[in-house]
Amino acid sequence: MPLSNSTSAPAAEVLLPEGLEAESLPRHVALVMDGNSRWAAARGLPPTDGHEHGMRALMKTVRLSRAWGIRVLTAFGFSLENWNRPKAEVDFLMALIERFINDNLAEFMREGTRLRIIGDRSRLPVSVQKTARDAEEATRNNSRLHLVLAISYSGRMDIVQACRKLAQKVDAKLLRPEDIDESLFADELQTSCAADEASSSCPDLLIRTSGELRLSNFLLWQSAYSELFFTDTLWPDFGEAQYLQALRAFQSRDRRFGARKN
Ligand SMILES: CC(C)=CCC/C(C)=C/CC/C(C)=C/COP(=O)(O)OP(=O)(O)O
Repeated sequence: MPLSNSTSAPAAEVLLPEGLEAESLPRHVALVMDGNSRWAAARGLPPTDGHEHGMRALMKTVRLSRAWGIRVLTAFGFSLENWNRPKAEVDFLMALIERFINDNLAEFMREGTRLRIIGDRSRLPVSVQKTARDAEEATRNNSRLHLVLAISYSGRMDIVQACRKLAQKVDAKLLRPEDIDESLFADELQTSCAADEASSSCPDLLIRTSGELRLSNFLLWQSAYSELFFTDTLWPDFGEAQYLQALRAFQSRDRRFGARKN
């Protein structure tokens, strides 16, 4: 099927399940998709089977996000620390990421999904780098859902590379140190790729599956005021019911951003 470069899907009708209200939905959702290996082990399967089912759960979540009018979905697909896993598992995950992009590109085009990859892409296999680059280029005019895959990503590294870029600008006399503020800093973070007038690079809601209660070096700067939702569900079992539970929990939160309400 030819993939045109101009398929910004028309504003699609959003049909929300009962209990969700469009005005108070998060615009940006972040996912720590944890528990693939435990899901597989519980079934006597190798970790790779867990990742395979994890990929299906991710695509389900992409479709639900699109259907419910979420503007940005940032998913932690592979951390910088994950390079320390056995080579066979790393190779499998790289091939899986490439397959995820290739197999879903036609749908991304048809349904208005823009794809961006953040993280240290210099470490990715050349074929994954090319697949990612081509998909980013093909989907650049899509605007219904912004899907950001964090691959070879580290929140601390993101902060360090932003500092380096600002230091270079100061060195080149393009900036004065006193010009640096939170907004300029955020512009240099890799997540700024998904920020526009409709959404921010900071997730409103961050979901972590599998019962672990930590951020694991994900969006450290960006999650300063994210609402956190933890569930014991292992990622491959994460589906509509669990996503709805997280969104309903989000809608019941009182977000004050440190201020006092009158
Ligand atoms: C981007 C993309 C296409 C991803 C699809 C597959 C996917 C969901 C990958 C996440 C990778 C990962 C290390 C998950 C954590 O499970 P774990 O192995 O650490 O599980 P455990 O906590 O049970 O050990």
